[in-house]
Amino acid sequence: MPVYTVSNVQNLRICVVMVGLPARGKSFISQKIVRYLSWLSIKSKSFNVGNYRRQTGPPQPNAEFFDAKNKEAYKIRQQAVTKAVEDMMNWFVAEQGVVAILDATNSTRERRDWILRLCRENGIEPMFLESWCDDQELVLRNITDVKQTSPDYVGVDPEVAKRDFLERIAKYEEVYEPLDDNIDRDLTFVRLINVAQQVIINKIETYLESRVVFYVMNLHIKPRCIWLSRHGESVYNIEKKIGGDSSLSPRGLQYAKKLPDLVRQSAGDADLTVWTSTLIRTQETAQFLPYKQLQWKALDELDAGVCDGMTYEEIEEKYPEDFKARDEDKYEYRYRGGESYRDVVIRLEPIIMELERQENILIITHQAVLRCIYAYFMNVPQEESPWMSIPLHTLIRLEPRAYGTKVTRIKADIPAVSTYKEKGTSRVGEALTEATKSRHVLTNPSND
Ligand SMILES: Nc1ncnc2c1ncn2[C@@H]1O[C@H](COP(=O)(O)OP(=O)(O)OP(=O)(O)O)[C@@H](O)[C@H]1O
Repeated sequence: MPVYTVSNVQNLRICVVMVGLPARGKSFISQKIVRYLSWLSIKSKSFNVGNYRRQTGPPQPNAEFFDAKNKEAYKIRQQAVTKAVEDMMNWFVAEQGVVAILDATNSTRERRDWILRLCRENGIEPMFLESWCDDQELVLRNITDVKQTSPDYVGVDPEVAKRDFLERIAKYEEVYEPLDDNIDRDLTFVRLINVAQQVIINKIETYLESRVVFYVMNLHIKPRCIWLSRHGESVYNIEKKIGGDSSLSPRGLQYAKKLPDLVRQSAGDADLTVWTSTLIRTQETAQFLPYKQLQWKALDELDAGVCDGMTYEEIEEKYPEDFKARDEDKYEYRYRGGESYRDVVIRLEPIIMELERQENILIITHQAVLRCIYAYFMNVPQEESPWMSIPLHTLIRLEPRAYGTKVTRIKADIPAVSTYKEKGTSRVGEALTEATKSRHVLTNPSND
């Protein structure tokens, strides 16, 4: 049985139908929604019609291909969307999907009516999400950012690609019918105008739809970075105890003193805001940073309940069944009187929402919390995220990009104990076996 963190009592299935001219951020928004909902354990998937079209159509079509009067090409494009919709409908059934995103221009009312009909026939709630943008500079930036390097233009001179893409947009403009407050008043829709300068919402009826709306309203596309760090080594870390509210060890304090330099090296003169938990070790780590600081209860470490203050060896001895159960399903296991990783994700949701709204933030928090935040940005699956190794005395820089996040790790070069516990043992330490190495080391294809 799938478990939902957001109420899905009515067994809702939603199809978010993207609407918008090319280079309006539809794929960007689709991928972000999928990442956000998946992080919340809501089964979601995006179906990009462009990818389907590339499978059957010409590999590098020019703008003429997107002319609505081009009958031959129209047939290929229609086949692509039909196949995407067919796969989407099958996915709802086979995978018990909850939110599918049909990522295409869906630029005419005729096309949207067709999707609407199919959704209704299949008991799926359609929700239209239009990204409308008349900021030509932004559109040009988007083209440079992602379109010139799209598979449609491999090996094509960037200037030629840009001109062709502008022509492609013009072809779509000839037939484009934006959502209309009056004509479409019976539909469930959201219109994002010039990113989220203005947001129009219409007939949002379910809780899940309203969550999606709230999320997309908070997105921005200004360049920014997020820095993550665990607190410096603490007294409890040295004693191999979990939880508690201990102070930093002498080496942890050394890290705190070095942190302002590390941050400056990475952030330059950018004005950051530092977020810490309410626990002593994160505040001591942040004490020398010359930036505004905010404490969040939500950033406190995973609550180990009755095991708080114990070593893993003690837990294994005193609560052997719990110890085993946690190893078997670390994401779902909830400490007696404490929390599971799933619980932490739920309480971190406002943090993620605020992170989406903000620009440059440095978060100093704890191992489990950091794993959950990292998992959101890096799309790490739930079965892997609790096993990621996030060493002490390391600053992580995340740079959100159009379709992913770039990670850079900056080591402070100050020794610290390892608090990593491998599956099946109560010992802590980074003695990784080959079998588990790839699973839990913080990795990412775009790592520096
Ligand atoms: N709401 C928005 N309005 C305009 N641009 C946006 C918006 N959201 C994201 N972007 C920008 O759009 C770019 C990504 O474009 P994307 O590929 O998602 O466009 P698209 O609408 O899916 O285009 P296409 O129809 O060609 O597939 C990124 O550079 C991103 O910063």
